[in-house]
Amino acid sequence: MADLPGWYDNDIDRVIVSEDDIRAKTDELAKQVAADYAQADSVLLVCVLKGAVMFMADFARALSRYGPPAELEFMAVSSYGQGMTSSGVVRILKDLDRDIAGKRVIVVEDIVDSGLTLSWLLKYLESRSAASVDVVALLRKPDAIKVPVPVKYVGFDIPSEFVVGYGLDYAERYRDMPYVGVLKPEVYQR
Ligand SMILES: O=P(O)(O)OC[C@H]1O[C@H](OP(=O)(O)OP(=O)(O)O)[C@H](O)[C@@H]1O
Ligand code: HPA
Ligand SMILES: [Mg+2]
Repeated sequence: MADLPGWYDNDIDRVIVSEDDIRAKTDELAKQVAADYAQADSVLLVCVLKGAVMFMADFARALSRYGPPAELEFMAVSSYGQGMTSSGVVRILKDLDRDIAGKRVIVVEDIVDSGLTLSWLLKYLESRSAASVDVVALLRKPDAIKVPVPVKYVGFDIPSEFVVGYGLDYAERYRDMPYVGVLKPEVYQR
């Protein structure tokens, strides 16, 4: 890990997605979204806190290079708590601040793992009468999916291992790491 100096590097078994990969992919995703939404006056980006905080900030800035203008909203939901598997129960910790009826919504997610969070969220947003809802997710674990969810824009398909960094946590730690990596087993066996 010598090429990645950082506080957490000794806890990381291997890098899954580097900072450079994230930057390049975010730009590519923003270009795709801009092309598909060329006719839209604006879009409403809905960040799924806390995990998507880093991706939202970088994706929104990338999108502003290509258009359309984006408004930013934040929801906080949680199903993992302190653990490494989904409880299956999605809890709203913070709801949207305003009405999304008639808006073209793009959900910004860090990861689609079992799909339970997103499946629940898409139903919720549709019940709030958005004009359209698409999803952009930086990461997806194709082998872990339990409920099928339509994810139009995906950054990286990754193996079914627990990853941290760039917003993703283990027991609230590692969100501040700039890249995505697999934790060493001894960290969660401690
Ligand atoms: O596809 P799934 O199996 O539902 O997993 C994906 C969700 O799980 C994580 O959130 P978490 O519940 O850990 O909350 P957090 O973002 O605050 O860490 C992650 O940020 C996604 O929102
Ligand atoms: O692999 C993961 N890491 C951290 N949080 C998560 N939430 C779903 N999957 C993951
Ligand atoms: Mg989490």
